[in-house]
Amino acid sequence: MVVDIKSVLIVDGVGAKCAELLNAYGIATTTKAKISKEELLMEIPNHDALVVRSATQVTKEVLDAGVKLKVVGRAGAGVDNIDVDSAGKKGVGVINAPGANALSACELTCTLMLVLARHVVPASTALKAGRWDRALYTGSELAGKTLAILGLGRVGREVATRMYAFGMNIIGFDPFVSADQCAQFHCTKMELEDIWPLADYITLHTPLIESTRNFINADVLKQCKKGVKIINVGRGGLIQETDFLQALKSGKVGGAALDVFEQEPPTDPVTLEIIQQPAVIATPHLGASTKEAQVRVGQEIAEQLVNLVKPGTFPTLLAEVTRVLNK
Ligand SMILES: O=C(O)[C@H](O)COP(=O)(O)O
Repeated sequence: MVVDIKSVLIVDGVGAKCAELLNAYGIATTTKAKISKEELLMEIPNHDALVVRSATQVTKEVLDAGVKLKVVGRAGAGVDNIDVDSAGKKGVGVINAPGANALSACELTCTLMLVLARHVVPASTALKAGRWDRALYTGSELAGKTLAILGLGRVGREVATRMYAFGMNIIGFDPFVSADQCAQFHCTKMELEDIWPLADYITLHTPLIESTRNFINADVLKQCKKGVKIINVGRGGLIQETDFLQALKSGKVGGAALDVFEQEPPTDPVTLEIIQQPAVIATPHLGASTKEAQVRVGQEIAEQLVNLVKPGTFPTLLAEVTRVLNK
């Protein structure tokens, strides 16, 4: 099937590689690093395709305004900012680049775990403020601790391999991954109820769908070890924030590193209070924000769009992505 794509709107700071590649194949592009909802509604009728990261909400209203729109490309993995159902009903295709930023998301997850274990952020902040306090920032080793990985897709597996090298016991859950597959990346598959009491660290890598919304809630937290540490580089909605704030205040959760939030940028008072907790490290959705990942996601989405216009132009796309990730 050939799709007629003459003009692509690229937003959210997608890397220049995307436009360069499309232009090289005769497809015109308009790039707007930041776009308001109003501007998007004005601009979208002029384009056959839209390329976004996670910031732009591709709602039914946007899809309805896109009278020529044929494809929405997500230069990244999660498509929860796109109304996929409405797109389907309108015959607008949704494509993404799920593997292209996995390594970067994995590396940020591992970084946050280490930084959390050794109180790097508060210790550095204190020293910059003139306080030399070694005893206050005594950390704990990761070796010998149990890491629970929830969601064993591309990112979760990469995290397992790396944290195993740090000497952690890796346990995990994913309904779509077998125990034998888990063993290949040093992970023992367990049922969720068996995971909660064992985990010293929990890291979240499931997509945000109805069944995973509020995955970490009061009932789950009750079953966890006191002082459990939680890392979320997945999606904000995976954590029930009111329950989580309570658990942070009571010490049930001993530390958290959060890169994603229910609403971004966060304005909800509960989210803002979570961010301000002393035991919390927070970053502004930086999982995929590396030079390398942004080149890859932009390129992969552009290649997929070119393939829709000229089928077979990039026949080795998946092989290429796999090669890059395994390098
Ligand atoms: O879903 C993703 O791919 C990541 O959360 C990255 O999102 P971003 O492209 O907005 O950085």
